[in-house]
Amino acid sequence: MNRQPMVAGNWKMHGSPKSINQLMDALTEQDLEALTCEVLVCPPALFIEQVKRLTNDKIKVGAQNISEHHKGAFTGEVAPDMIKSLGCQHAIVGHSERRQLFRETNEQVAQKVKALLDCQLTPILCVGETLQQRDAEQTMTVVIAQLNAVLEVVGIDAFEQLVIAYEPVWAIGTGKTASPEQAQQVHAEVRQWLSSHSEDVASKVRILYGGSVKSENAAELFGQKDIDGGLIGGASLKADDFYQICKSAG
Ligand SMILES: O=C(CO)COP(=O)(O)O
Repeated sequence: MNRQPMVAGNWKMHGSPKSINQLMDALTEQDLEALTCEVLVCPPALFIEQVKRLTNDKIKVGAQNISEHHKGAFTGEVAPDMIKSLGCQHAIVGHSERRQLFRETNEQVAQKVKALLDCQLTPILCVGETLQQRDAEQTMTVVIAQLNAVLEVVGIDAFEQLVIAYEPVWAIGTGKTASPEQAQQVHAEVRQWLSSHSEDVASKVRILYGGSVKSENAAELFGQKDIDGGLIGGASLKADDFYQICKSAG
């Protein structure tokens, strides 16, 4: 099964109208036709519309988070249909920063996945362990619990609509990338888990790696059998770096 690689930029809480204009100008100036991977950028929700206006067909725009609710008295939240109405097809859910800083539980993340699927949107489901959990050899226990919570709510067939992003918490924003072998091992085990439920789904789902991906290490990571691209934080804010990373993915 040939899976089209994907590179997604998670801009996190960065950017201003001016800096976003500059970043999008610099990105759209690159030779995007030379890229064969799917390219996505996820700005802060407030700037989605601006980025949509500045982008072209080659760079899709997604959200960093959405509510598990479709509407109602949820001050400060953004519903899946709202991002869809701006032309987005993707949203990141379960990022470790949401899980750790905003105490999102596996169950809540699963409801967010469901809310996106209800609206025919593609969730980019983040999973990953902390350093403490890795040191205690709990990596797969943690990752599989995160996946199982989603499985219970949406069922295995729905995983075909998902992108999974493995982001070891200890590698996020730290400059400490997982080695290609470390990342590949977890990716292979995630695919094995999918396979134990459906081989067909396992062969189709893209599993991205995230955590200190840079232009210098992207090619080696993306060269691994079960790594289908990346979810990029810091380096996605620099047009040249992000473009080079996209090139490494094909
Ligand atoms: O959290 C990340 C992407 O979602 C990774 O961030 P960095 O690439 O800055 O480590």
